[in-house]
Amino acid sequence: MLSSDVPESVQRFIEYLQIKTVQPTPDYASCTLFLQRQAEEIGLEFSVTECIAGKPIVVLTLPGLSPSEPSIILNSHTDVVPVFPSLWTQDPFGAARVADGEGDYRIYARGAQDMKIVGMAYLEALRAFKQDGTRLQRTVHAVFVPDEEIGGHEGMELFVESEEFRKLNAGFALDEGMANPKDELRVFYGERAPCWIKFVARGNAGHGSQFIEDTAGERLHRVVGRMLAFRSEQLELLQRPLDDGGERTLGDVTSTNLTLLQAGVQHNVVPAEAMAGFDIRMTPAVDYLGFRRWLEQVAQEEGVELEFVQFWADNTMTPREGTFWAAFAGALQQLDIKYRNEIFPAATDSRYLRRAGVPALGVSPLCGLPILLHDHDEYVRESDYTHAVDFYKCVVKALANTV
Ligand SMILES: CSCC[C@H](NC(C)=O)C(=O)O
Ligand SMILES: [Zn+2]
Ligand SMILES: [Zn+2]
Repeated sequence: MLSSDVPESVQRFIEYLQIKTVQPTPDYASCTLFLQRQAEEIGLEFSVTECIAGKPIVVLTLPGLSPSEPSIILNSHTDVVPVFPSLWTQDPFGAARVADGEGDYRIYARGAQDMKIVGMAYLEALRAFKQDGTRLQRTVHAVFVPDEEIGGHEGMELFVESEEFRKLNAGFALDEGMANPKDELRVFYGERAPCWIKFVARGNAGHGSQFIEDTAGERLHRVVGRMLAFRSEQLELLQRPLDDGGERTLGDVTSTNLTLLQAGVQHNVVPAEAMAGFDIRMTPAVDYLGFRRWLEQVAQEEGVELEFVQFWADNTMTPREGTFWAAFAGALQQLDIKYRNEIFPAATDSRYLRRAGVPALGVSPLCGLPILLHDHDEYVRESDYTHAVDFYKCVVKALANTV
């Protein structure tokens, strides 16, 4: 039990952080019960959809005065990534509130940044609207989805295809972004597309003491060399300024990493097969299908097989114009927040929303804070949480009143 000097909103955040929704065995049942209690306390409509049994999509709804207008979706994922407990100085699921010596507190927990702070700040903003009698024009749905951390295939990917999602009549969505150590909000209007591939080379086998010709290792080596040359080109591009003189960010280039290597059984046996896997993230400016054809050509020229483990072919971006964008940008101006528009370097559930025709912005209102998502000792400051609630009060009000 927390002492009464901890603000009630912070107590609720801590309670959410303590629920072990950690992959690969997230406790979604406890999480759903917690969210149901929040809905009852706040006075929000509550529903649960399971596209796959045991994978709940929880929706808490604040009906608007113009319910036929497309709604605002406040999306967050409930799952968090695993921890290496020995590398934490705090219990990753204790959500310890530790004075930082500067009049603030740090709240340590897995999911503090990614992205339970966002989910709870949405609810606190809706709670404030209910408490002070603020009525919004558009209906607002706070949507809590499972399994984002493992690709969202049994969560948002199926949900956007469901009748329950269609009934939400979504017009615009907010989703996760990333902290910025600088004092500038990162607004993600698109994201890079994952392209996960495996090259499998086959060649002559034999005794390790001989000059065996045309081996799997040699073929794979040539392919890896070409992929790493492409990697170097893109890394060099990252360091060149944009046409308007601005700095390029990771989202503006295509990154390539050699992430899997497999071959061999013992030292003196030349293996007949060797595999190299790459995690490639394609920037939306790239012609994805053209890039795919280039990969196929490399494989063919080097005489290896190519397998696409994952290839995201949609590069829909959220327009930075129109009423929703104007309302969002206006709210940031009102809050006196400096921001920069970026392409998210990795993949979030926003890609499913955008592909389904719902413009989404990825924003985690965490400025002046180290990026600790997926890292040890993940924390946020208590003031980040308070600011996040104020942020969503202003932004959600602006978005939901654009009619
Ligand atoms: C492609 S499914 C995996 C999703 C994961 N998302 C994040 C945010 O780390 C990633 O980009 O690797
Ligand atoms: Zn996340
Ligand atoms: Zn994550």
